[in-house]
Amino acid sequence: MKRTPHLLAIQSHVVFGHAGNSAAVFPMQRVGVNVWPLNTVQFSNHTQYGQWTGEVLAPEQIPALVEGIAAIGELGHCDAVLSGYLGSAAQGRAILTGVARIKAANPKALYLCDPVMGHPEKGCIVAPEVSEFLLEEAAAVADLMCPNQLELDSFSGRKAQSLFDCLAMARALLARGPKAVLVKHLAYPGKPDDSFEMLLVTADGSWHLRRPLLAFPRQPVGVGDLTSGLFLARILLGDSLVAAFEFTAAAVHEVLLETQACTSYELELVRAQDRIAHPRVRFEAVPINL
Ligand SMILES: Nc1ncnc2c1ncn2[C@@H]1O[C@H](COP(=O)(O)OP(=O)(O)O)[C@@H](O)[C@H]1O
Ligand SMILES: Cc1ncc(COP(=O)(O)O)c(C=O)c1O
Ligand SMILES: [Mg+2]
Repeated sequence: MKRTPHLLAIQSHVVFGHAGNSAAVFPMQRVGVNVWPLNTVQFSNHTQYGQWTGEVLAPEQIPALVEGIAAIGELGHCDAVLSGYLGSAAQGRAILTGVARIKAANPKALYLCDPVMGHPEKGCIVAPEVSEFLLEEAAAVADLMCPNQLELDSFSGRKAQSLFDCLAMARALLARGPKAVLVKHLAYPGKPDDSFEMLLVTADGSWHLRRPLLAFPRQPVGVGDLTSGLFLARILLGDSLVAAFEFTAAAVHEVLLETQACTSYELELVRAQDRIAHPRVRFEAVPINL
């Protein structure tokens, strides 16, 4: 029987609704991965509501919790680490310490870094030290990186002017160390208005994917976290990078369709669970070589 992969997911948790681990853990479990959630914050709700209560985990707790798993002899079973929203560069460095410890216990373990930088237009800005940490330190260690356009622009220090520009920026990030860069959400002058576009860049090539852009009264949150979580889960389950990319786009689209049908602001993950495991839609990753 095929072994069930194990994945340590280090990101935020919200009590109500879905963002960070609260958006990614259940879908990763639903597709067949054992998830070890390590919550970097526990907030009442995601920050786009403009108010929340809760606490940030002290950075030293991250390596301490990893050490606790090592002490019971389980760390070598960790197949991958996923990291998302960081409260500070110190928390980021603590995650890299944990990643190094896990790679020592299991050299095959993968590290996916979702370089969450917030949305300035939504009043959520990440400190410049976090952005610098992600580019200068995390990119060198990460096996996979999943920026959105804003994060890719931030890494490049300028706004993308074209699809070719996005590709060049993703390739520049790839050159810093990751084996693959998944751009979860493309935005560039001239992009068609009716499509939501993504990009996958690896050493072997580049692929572009389009799915329909859906209308929401308020954009749902946690879509990026769901995307990076499912991408890593499918890779651990044996998909190629391109297959994992296509699966992720389809499963995320299914969640958004369910969410739209329910006129819900929060992602309808429970209702969409069968559609996550077995997406009915399919979007093709098309090779591009601009
Ligand atoms: N097919 C779609 N139609 C409309 N909006 C979408 C679609 N897919 C994702 N979104 C929205 O687009 C944004 C995606 O943001 P993105 O930059 O990829 O990552 P993040 O979720 O990390 O902010 C989110 O606001 C999400 O709700
Ligand atoms: C607590 C928390 N975690 C994570 C996120 C990131 O969510 P997304 O996947 O939309 O980038 C947010 C966004 O507001 C948040 O408030
Ligand atoms: Mg995000």
